[in-house]
Amino acid sequence: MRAAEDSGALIVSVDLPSGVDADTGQVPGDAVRADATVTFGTYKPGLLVDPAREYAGAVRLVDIGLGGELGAYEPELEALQYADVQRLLPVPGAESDKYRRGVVGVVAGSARYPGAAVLCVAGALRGGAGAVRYVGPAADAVIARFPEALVSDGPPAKAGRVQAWVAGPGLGDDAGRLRDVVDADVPVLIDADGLRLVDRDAVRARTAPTLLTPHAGEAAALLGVSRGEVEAGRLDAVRELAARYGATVLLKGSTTVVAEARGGGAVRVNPTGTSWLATAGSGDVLSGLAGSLLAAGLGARDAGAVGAFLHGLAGRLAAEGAPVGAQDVADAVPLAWRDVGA
Ligand SMILES: NC(=O)C1=CN([C@@H]2O[C@H](COP(=O)(O)OP(=O)(O)OC[C@H]3O[C@@H](n4cnc5c(N)ncnc54)[C@H](OP(=O)(O)O)[C@@H]3O)[C@@H](O)[C@H]2O)[C@@H](O)CC1
Ligand SMILES: Nc1ncnc2c1ncn2[C@@H]1O[C@H](COP(=O)(O)OP(=O)(O)O)[C@@H](O)[C@H]1O
Repeated sequence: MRAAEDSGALIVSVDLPSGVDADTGQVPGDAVRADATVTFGTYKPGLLVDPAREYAGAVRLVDIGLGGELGAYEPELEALQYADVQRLLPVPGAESDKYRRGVVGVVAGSARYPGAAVLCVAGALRGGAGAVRYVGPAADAVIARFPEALVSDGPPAKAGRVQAWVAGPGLGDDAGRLRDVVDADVPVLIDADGLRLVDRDAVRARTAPTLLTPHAGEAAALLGVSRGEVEAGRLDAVRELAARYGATVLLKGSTTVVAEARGGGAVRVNPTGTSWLATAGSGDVLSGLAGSLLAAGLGARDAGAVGAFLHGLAGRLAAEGAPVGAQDVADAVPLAWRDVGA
């Protein structure tokens, strides 16, 4: 392996780079860093999930006629394509009104982090819900940027009806508001500080869908392992969290993966991300966006996967190879939506 790398020659891997784990995306020891990989029949998890994905370089799939055979197996991993996402986008019908489109509630922000509330609402306004209710102490900041948001600063239960809640970005230690949301009988997305505050048994006891959206550091804290362990084994980590919390889990990062509640079924891997998304607040935009898709009627796994797909695409369209901020990503979500819907 070292001789090949030291030679400076172009390296093309056949099927998978030597040393990466085909089934998990893990890289247990030395592995070849290829410039390109030609793979056969179907993509393997090791070609789609970091850290292994990075070793494959540009990947080309060659059809070797396995179509019929592959259909007999349940995949362990799925990557939504444009046509899949297009089918799932919630488009208002001729007879829709703002309530029929779904209302999303956002419980986010604090005196310390008012910006997280603004960014979460920015995402929520672009996710297909007909209205966004913001509840919390950053109402002035939210309304200054988005007069279309419906704001209040009392308990979430008194804010008016919603079809889904998003709770956590920049929330600080406001456990009371979080508890109200977890107790509500509608789909709930929990992110950031909400993940630190939430009670696992309360999540497990919920009957409406729950979507947890940790980054690797938050997932590590929930699992009681190191951040490095989560990043080295994303598929194991996301399945384990989904099983422990009885919730759908979207694990963010260089590869974003979504596991179904209780860890069953195929894990969705997002194909659209870009490392330009590694900027403060872009996760807050994602949680608003995915929560809005929940309110518009998507199931938790679809809301997570479609949200990540649009968010990744928005990041690419906003960045075009240059640094961008989280607001730019939110502003580009309609471009991503049009790109998928076209
Ligand atoms: N605009 C807004 O209002 C925004 C508000 N936001 C809100 O902020 C809150 C906290 O969320 P978060 O994800 O940033 O923190 P968290 O999971 O605790 O991880 C902290 C880890 O990072 C590390 N670390 C820190 N600095 C570092 C450095 N320079 N270089 C390297 N490492 C560094 C630090 O390491 P340590 O200092 O402990 O060694 C620790 O491990 C949350 O409410 C979120 O919603 C964000 O969404 C952003 C936009
Ligand atoms: N290297 C990367 N490649 C692709 N996407 C990334 C990368 N790093 C971060 N992201 C994405 O950027 C967002 C960051 O969210 P998060 O970690 O919650 O930050 P914040 O709390 O500042 O909003 C997530 O959607 C994550 O998937």
